[in-house]
Amino acid sequence: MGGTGRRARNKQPPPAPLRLPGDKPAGKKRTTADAAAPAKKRKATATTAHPTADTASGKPTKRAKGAKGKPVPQVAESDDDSESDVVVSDDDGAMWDDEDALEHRVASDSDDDASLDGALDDDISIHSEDDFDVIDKLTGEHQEREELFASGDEDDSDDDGEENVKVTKLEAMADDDDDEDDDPHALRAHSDDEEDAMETNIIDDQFFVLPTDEDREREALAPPDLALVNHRIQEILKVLANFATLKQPGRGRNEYLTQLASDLCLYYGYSEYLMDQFMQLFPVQELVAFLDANETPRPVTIRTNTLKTTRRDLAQALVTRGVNLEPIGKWSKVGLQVFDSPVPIGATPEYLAGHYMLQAASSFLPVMALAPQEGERCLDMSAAPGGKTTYMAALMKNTGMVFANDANKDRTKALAANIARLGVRNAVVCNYDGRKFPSVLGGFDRVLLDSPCSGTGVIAKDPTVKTNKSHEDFRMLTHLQKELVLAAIDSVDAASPTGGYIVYSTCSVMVCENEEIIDYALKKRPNVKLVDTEIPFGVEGFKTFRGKTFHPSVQLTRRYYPHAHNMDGFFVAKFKKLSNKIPNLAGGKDAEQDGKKAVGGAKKGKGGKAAAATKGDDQFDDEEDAKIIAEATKSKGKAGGNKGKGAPKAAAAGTDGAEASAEPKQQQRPKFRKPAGKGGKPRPKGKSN
Ligand SMILES: C[S@@+](CC[C@H](N)C(=O)[O-])C[C@H]1O[C@@H](n2cnc3c(N)ncnc32)[C@H](O)[C@@H]1O
Repeated sequence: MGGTGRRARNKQPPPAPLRLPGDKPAGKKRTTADAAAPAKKRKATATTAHPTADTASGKPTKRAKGAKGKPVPQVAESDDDSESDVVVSDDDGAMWDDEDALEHRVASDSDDDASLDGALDDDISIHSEDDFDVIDKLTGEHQEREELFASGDEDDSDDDGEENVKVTKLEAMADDDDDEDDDPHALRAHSDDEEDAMETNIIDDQFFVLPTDEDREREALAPPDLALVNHRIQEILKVLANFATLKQPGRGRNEYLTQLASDLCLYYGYSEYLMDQFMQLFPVQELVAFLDANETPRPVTIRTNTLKTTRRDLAQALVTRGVNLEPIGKWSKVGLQVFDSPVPIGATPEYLAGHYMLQAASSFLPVMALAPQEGERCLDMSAAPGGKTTYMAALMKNTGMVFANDANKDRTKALAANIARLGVRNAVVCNYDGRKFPSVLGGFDRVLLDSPCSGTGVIAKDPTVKTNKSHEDFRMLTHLQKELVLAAIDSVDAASPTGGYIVYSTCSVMVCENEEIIDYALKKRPNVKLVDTEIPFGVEGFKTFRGKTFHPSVQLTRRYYPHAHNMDGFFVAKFKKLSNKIPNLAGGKDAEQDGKKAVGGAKKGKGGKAAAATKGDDQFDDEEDAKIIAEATKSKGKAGGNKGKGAPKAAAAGTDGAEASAEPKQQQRPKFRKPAGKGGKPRPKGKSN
């Protein structure tokens, strides 16, 4: 465990404070780092991510106007514009991953609780301004830290006063454009004859020319010239942004895109398959911002365990140990961002005593959306290592019950350990395949499905994702995700007096794992509807993608991106279950699916199947699903790590990305609702258990 101290020693550029526009600055003047400034970051990470690049010329491939001369090799030239940016190491990631936990009370589930907001403010408001002031006083070294971390790019701050907290793709791209003038790789005139002689493909100082087939062949035979490749990426981006003016006569957009894809794969180290997926997801400018962000670790954040301490007391204790931190932002009442620490942040006495969870900011979001209430009975269907379970338990103030399930038995050990360390007393650890859950136990007030996924949102933590995901993996994963989301829905009691909610989340940016799964669930379970996550920031989910049109309500889902939000790529959707009957299934028949009957197992329906009555209806009734089921079953048999309970191989593989990630941030003040048990008391035992 390196702790954050090591990062500081490595002089990593600091992550931007996890604040949203409108948040009160913690210090006097905050100079944010350039996490929200993709172009600048690109400059820094380009070289650092590829140390060999600094031996290369960094010059673009240019061709003299009308010249058809063969390119000559690029000349090596020092490129020292980078800091020694270091991608977070695996062991840091591991430390990070195995920590998560609880926090505050957000998102009300209905609008009719407005009158309670004021009364509850002190206890559950999303942000206590006092914490900012007090922690500022505690951290006298704020100024020093700011100087240490100052990037000089104040314009790049993502929190400099915008009212609208939603960060859009366009905004991210606008940042990118603003910085183009500063791009050291920008095409420029070379008056020096010697230099000119060494350059190739020059038309003039403003005209980029695509490499010829011979150029490419020559390049393929030589060691990669990453500076050249990066330069060409920048040039192609410019051409694509102003195609009519800058395109080379006779060349089509596709040729530029093909070269770009190839260069991005080489420069950033991705498989062609995954790059192709990302190219379909992002406009090219934004794509590069995303890829750059994946080369930079996300901020280190911790979640105060309110079962044991307060954020203020925790901050004081850590500051006393020399930890440099500040509140994460208004959107969270329990999060702290750690800037540097002389001690490993995963081994302080406070950590060992369970006063906090090392937890990525994005990991707060699904639990905030779920908003479990005191006294409720909740299920965390894929819970290990427990970051979200322990957060749920804290929000529920150790009342009611949380079933913390994970299909991987080994991983339930870490889950149990975290539950114990954080003093959670209302959780039960179970080890089932989540797909079986409705028949094991049902009737929950709320279910969180933090699904196994590809981890394409957490590449900064797990760079293996760049190359280890195939089309087949996505097929398997998405099939599992479809099964799990239906199981999660079927495990909830629509008649819950306080709940009836399901939250689906992933640390993936892929539409096939997110909006498509949600759309599928809406089709297969017309007895649910999407509702607002009440997370005040995030990009709306896609309503259409690559010719597919999703249910319009899918725009209620929220996406989070490393380059836009400085948190892991993440997705959150929240369903409200309207009925325990599934209408129009199996050729017009309604399926009775009374979650209540399944409660506690003792109330299972005939044959112990209870809510699983839905299984076998028409969940996966098309040809493709049938094939996938067969493959999943085969794969399941091979999944050695999954002792007994059998998550498919693809699922097991895709799981770790999520945990291995740090998470989000963002703000806004949601509505608060009173805890389910009146006066903060647990609900009667019969209900909660
Ligand atoms: C994204 S991780 C969960 C992280 C966890 N929610 C947290 O916050 O600490 C996904 C988890 O799903 C589990 N999993 C994979 N397949 C499963 C299945 N079929 N049923 C239940 N859990 C499964 C994996 O073992 C993994 O722990």
